[in-house]
Amino acid sequence: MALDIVLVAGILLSVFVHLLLRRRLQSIRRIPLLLVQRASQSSARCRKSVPCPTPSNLAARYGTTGVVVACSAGAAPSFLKARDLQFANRPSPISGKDVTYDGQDFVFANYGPRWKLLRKLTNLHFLGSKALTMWELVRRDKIGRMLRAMLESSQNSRPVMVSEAMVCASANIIGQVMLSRRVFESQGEESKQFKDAITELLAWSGKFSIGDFVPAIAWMDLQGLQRQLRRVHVKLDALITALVAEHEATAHEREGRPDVLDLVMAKRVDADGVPLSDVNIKGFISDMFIAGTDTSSIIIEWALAEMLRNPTILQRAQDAMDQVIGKNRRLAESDIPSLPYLRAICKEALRLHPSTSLSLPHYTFEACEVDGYHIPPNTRLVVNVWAIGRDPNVWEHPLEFKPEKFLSGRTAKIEPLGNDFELIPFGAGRRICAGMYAGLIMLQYGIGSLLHSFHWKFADDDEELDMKEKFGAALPKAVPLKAVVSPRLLESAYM
Ligand code: HEM
Repeated sequence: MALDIVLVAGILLSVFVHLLLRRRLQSIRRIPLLLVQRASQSSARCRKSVPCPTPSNLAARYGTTGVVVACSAGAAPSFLKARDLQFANRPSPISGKDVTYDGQDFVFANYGPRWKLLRKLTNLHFLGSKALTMWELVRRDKIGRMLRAMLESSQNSRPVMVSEAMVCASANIIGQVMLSRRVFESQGEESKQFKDAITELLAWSGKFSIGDFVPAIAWMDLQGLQRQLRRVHVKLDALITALVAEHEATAHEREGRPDVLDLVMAKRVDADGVPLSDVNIKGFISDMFIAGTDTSSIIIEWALAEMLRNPTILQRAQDAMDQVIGKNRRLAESDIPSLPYLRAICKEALRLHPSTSLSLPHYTFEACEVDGYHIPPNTRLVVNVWAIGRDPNVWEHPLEFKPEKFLSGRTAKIEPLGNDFELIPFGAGRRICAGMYAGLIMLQYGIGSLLHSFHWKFADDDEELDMKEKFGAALPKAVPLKAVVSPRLLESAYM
């Protein structure tokens, strides 16, 4: 009997906390700047109140964790520029303890020698603008394979799933450059497991976690989230372990033409003389696949859905590409500087549908003052890039997809590269997305290739109106875009 009462009380408590915190987290989107004190200091008040259209939200507290949210182009630089170093850490990933290898990976590393080394090596050999030019042929090959698979679908009257096709192409690009191998074969059990594990992990890690906001009860894992993430992590880790072992065994085949993992392994000692451990290396590989696949594909899917609903935009983009490229060959990356409308489409998609809508959390261990406001120690910073991109004080018709705003007028010169705080889909400051240039190329080259190569229409007529987002760490379309394509180029252009 006593046990039953405890069980029922536990379940009620979990439902209550879950509903309360989830509502609060979703309300983050509506608040320009919110300061919250830690529970242990609940008697203290914010030293200064903050202008806010929904004042009732000011009193919010996210469990026992101090959280500050920047939701405007004015507030973001106060943290990411003026206090960038202070907030350059990450909070402990409690729900994601396993998938981040207990914070031993790159993305969740605190600001320190290990993070600096990984950032430097990644920039030098993989994701920096100079390194990216070396891998152009890999991108051309993998996008070419994707287009040929879509051509085959069109010949067999099968619809294409845009996001799935792009995830596959991006993961194969990353696999080839980092590990000298594709990861998603069209057949093969190991590759299928890899793909399924990444897809499942992204789905679970997007869910709201009570334990992250009330660490004292994290061990109870009330939602079963840690258990689910651990289950997926075990699968993914086994596959990464196998990939690393295979990579070691085939080292002799790559003599004189090292891949990214070879280059990282050759320089794996940080400024304190501490070598990257095998766990750090596995975390690094896992991060690249997780951070580098779904992020671009989600935005490409949204951009296509927006254009399918606005055929004049689609037509204008295709006409511009026909003029520059013609129909005898497919898009090359070197065409992109001559295609301002395509670049404007990509910026508009990044503004309206940033895949990492609340960025990644930052963290300060020490107290500080920001614009005269007191920030207590151990506070988490959330930057709402989604709300910033839709701010009516900056953007005209903020909810409409209108690439023209990036061609002329007041907002034409805004770039998404971390300097213009009205548009920061990649974040800003020291922890800005390490794959920003790669992400941009994947968007421009991916969207451009799809638009230029095919005529597009929705597979289901009902889909036209369905533009709902699926709330989580990433914001994909709730109903994945399924489209029917038909070729626009000469057949030889797809070979
Ligand atoms: C359009 C595509 C992408 C978008 C919108 C995006 C967005 C972001 C955002 C918002 C952050 C957090 C920044 C912050 O903490 O302030 C981030 C971090 C990161 N991204 Fe991306 N990303 C994209 C593509 C990529 C790609 C292709 C890769 C790698 C292959 C990548 C690797 C990373 C890494 C490693 C970090 C962590 C950086 C650090 O903590 O120092 N991203 N990304």
